[in-house]
Amino acid sequence: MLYDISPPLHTGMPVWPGDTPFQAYRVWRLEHSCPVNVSRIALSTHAGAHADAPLHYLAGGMAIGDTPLEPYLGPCRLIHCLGGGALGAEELQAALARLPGPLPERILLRTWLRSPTTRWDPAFRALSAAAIDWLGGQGVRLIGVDSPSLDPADSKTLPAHHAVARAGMAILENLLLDAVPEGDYELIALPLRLSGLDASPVRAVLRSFN
Ligand SMILES: Nc1ccccc1C(=O)C[C@H](N)C(=O)O
Ligand SMILES: [Zn+2]
Ligand SMILES: [Zn+2]
Repeated sequence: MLYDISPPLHTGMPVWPGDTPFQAYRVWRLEHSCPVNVSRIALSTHAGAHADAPLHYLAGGMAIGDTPLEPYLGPCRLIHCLGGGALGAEELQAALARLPGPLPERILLRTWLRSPTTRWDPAFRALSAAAIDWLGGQGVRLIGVDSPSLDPADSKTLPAHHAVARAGMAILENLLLDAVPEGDYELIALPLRLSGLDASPVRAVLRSFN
């Protein structure tokens, strides 16, 4: 069974305040003199489900088109962390301990009971740098969240992103996890090979093993 964990991309979808709104234009329209429909899209590199590259938050960091793909493919664990406020290391450890077996290299965190699909909501759960440091120490290579950022919307220092950089982890954000039970899955969420860019939209899915 496959879970699609990518929110739909469409005109009017909520975006980070001040960032590019998603827009689509029909460049060619199928009609008697034209055999095809072709569109042009304008969107932020952080639109919908996306992968952050180190270049997003580190001067001289690696671009998304150059990052290794292994973190984005393979066994992962999804856990629900539906409380409020910043998500710290202790809460994360307790939540992960609910599932048996060794920790996979990819961890997905559901923080919304219902992801906001019609409006921008700045009240999302950020992760503490200590929580990221602990995951890095466990050998985790990818952290994925259903919020728009690992850090608070008004953060200027991005401590969780920088903890990710120290641990050499990959980041997925804006996943749609409303309908997925806690458990172990195979993650498939490849970024586009965008040269020199800071992030890329992904089509993210979870495949259940049973
Ligand atoms: N679009 C933006 C414009 C300005 C500042 C941040 C963003 C972000 O998208 C944040 C991002 N999702 C992040 O946490 O990496
Ligand atoms: Zn991002
Ligand atoms: Zn980010």
